[in-house]
Amino acid sequence: MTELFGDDLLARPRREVAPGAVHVPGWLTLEQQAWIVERFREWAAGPVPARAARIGGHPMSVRTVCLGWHWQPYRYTREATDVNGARVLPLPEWLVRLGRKAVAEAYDGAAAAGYVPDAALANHYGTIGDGTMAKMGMHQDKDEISREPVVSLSIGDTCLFRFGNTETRTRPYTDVELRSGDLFVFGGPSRLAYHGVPKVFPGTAPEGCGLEGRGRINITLRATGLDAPEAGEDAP
Ligand SMILES: O=C(O)CCC(=O)C(=O)O
Ligand SMILES: [Fe+2]
Repeated sequence: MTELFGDDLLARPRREVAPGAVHVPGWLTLEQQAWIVERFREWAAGPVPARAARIGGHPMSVRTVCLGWHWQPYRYTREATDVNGARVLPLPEWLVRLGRKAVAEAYDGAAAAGYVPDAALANHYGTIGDGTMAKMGMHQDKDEISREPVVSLSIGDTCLFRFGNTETRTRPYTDVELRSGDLFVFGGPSRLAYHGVPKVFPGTAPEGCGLEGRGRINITLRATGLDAPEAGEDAP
């Protein structure tokens, strides 16, 4: 009941975690979250199924499905050459608009006006083989040529999100709890900051978010800075 009226947000004010890195708790409504979870299910069904990307021969514990451009360590391609060779789905217009609204919310309208993300990475953190939850090690998002901000949306179980600095994987960093519906935007001086997800807390998804008992979804929107093909032209 208290969550129904957003009372939890009193204790979780929006916060600039580092210069250019803004956490906006409770940005998506439960209805929006549940709708996005349904879309995620559609994306994960193909043409390129959600898969664990391999880094240095080892599969990541999260499963990822990409839109617009397919990400594989450490590049973007239109076809998922490390999965089944199929072309990824286009980035839907509603996600582009949502990304722009997110940047307006985190920064201002001027920053948002020119923001045109062209790729989304949708990660699912589920239970892995040993019964624990998937996680993600400290890394930089640096396979994009553009340095436009990254927009991150979280749905489902709460996680511990570690947001660090641009120099090292280690301290100083700030630990932030990302809950279902939270927005996190990092750009400007924080665009290349190391970050990761050391822990997901199972069973913490709010009722009605569409993912109860099934882990966590995180969607990041990015501007790759790669060439947009002309309409009808084959992508490189
Ligand atoms: O799951 C998250 O909150 C972060 C995901 C992330 O860092 C990434 O996909 O590069
Ligand atoms: Fe990342």
